Amino acid sequence: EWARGAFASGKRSLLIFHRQESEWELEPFPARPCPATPSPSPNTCSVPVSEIITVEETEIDEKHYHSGKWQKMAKPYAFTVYYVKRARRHRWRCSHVTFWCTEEGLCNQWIQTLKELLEKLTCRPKHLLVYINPFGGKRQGKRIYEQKVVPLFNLASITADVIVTEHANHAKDSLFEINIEKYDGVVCVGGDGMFSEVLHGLIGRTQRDCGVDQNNPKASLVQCNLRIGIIPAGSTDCVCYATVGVNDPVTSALHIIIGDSLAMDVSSVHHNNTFLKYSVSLLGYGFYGDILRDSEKKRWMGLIRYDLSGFKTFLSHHCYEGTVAFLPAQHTVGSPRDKKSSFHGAECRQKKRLGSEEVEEWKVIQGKFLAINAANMSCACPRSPKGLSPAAHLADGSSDLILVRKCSRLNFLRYLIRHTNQDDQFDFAFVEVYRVRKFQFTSKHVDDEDGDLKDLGKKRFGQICSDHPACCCSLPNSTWNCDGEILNNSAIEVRVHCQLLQLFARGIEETPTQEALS
Ligand SMILES: CCCCCCCCCCCCC/C=C/[C@@H](O)[C@H](COP(=O)(O)O)NC(=O)CCCCCCCCCCCCCCC
Ligand SMILES: Nc1ncnc2c1ncn2[C@@H]1O[C@H](COP(=O)(O)OP(=O)(O)O)[C@@H](O)[C@H]1O
Ligand SMILES: [Ca+2]
Repeated sequence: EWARGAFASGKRSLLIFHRQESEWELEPFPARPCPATPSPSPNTCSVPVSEIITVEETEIDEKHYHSGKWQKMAKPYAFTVYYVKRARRHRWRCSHVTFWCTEEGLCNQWIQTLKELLEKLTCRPKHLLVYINPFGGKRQGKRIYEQKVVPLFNLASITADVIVTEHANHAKDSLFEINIEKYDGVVCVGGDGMFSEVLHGLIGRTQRDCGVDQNNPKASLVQCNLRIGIIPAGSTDCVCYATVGVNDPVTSALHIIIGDSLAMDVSSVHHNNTFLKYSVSLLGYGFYGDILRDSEKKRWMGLIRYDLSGFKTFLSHHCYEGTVAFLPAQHTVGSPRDKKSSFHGAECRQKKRLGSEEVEEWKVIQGKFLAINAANMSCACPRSPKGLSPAAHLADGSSDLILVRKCSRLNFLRYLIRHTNQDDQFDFAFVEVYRVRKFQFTSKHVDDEDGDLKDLGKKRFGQICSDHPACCCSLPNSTWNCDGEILNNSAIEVRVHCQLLQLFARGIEETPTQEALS
């Protein structure tokens, strides 16, 4: 009637025979070999060592000891195993189980062995640099870190140097100065904008240290040594949602502790041989650019600003004239129209190179567009759980370029609604999608060098449009939304850098039901 625990060191997994709720007895170790195939009883649970957070000796308190149950045991010894438990919808939680036995030596032997196994997991971070944006999202960054993340980091014996940012670009600038050698990774607590800052700091620092000129659009960038962990505390949290499957701080903290790595592509954005920004999620012109520009004025409103600006931008229904030139990604497997919106993580799914003679053929498309979106990853977020491009690969060296041509408001609304249901958002005559390695955009109205003139022009157009709220005018220029930051130039040149960055994340796990369904 006692629960039994058995231990498998060969397969690096701990088998826990769970017969009674919180009471456990240990099998002598290593005297008895553990059964190769444990009977799949509903009470059996198996925890891979890689998912054990920590093992601790457990003090048995007097009350417990004297309460009838333990009378028949001599003085009991115990240890507790903290491990990752799967909850609903990709959530991870910290769970624990305590093992009891009467032999002190046996108990210590278990603790020792488990600790040794955990020490072999060299991928786990020990010392982290943490940046908190106290003003991201609902302004809960600090509280989220202190209440949800610190206890777990303490449990896992992870130490951290914490910097609460005092102004925009604080995190980015500090990454250029700080001695980053002593850290195993950088954690950002905030939204996509905060992640973008940390990424710019880290990539920029790496290129500076290696003597690579970021302004050269042809330069091959050097991969970063440090991994980044994201604790979601922003407004959209799309990078977190699209790499972990949910925007949940506890889940993300556990992904960081476990120490898996997830490679991801980064796009560089240039204008006239000048570096502007990097992008990892959405680079959007037209609709998403206009939403962002309008929403920045409403930052005080919090999360709802995107919905209001979205509604307003939807009604204004502006389209923009320009030329998109792109280099199709011939090296990748699959297409943006693939039905299965499965997660494509670390594996770089590339076809064999055809050799250096492979000709690069640019495709050019001219027209009037409501939106031009380049998605480096699915861009799944709570608003759109399958994302802007559900089949986009995270780490294949390509980006999905989505062109939404001028169409009626009703059609555009139908297109938007399909981001929220199971229907194919690319199945419209006015929507095209291409998997690309590089692209360029030039607006019909080239950027005006004279800022004053440009502002004047904008004001004039703005006036006309607010006079005719129902019109579908073609405005001269929109702005690019680069991972939630506004770019000042409309003419840009974009290149995808395959797996430039690594995250602390396992990726989105397929749930058994999904597997059964597919
Ligand atoms: C009718 C409902 C249509 C819903 C369509 C939803 C599609 C949403 C796809 C969102 C992709 C987001 C990609 C990520 C962007 C972020 O990098 C970036 C920065 O995030 P951060 O603030 O956390 O730093 N976030 C953003 O740029 C925000 C994008 C927000 C998009 C909101 C769209 C709302 C659309 C509402 C249309 C309403 C039409 C109503 C007609 C009656
Ligand atoms: N202390 C600070 N004060 C003001 N702005 C900051 C601060 N720290 C970071 N930022 C900036 O805030 C912006 C938005 O941050 P983010 O965490 O993405 O929140 P949200 O998801 O709500 O947009 C980022 O561009 C970042 O550079
Ligand atoms: Ca990609």
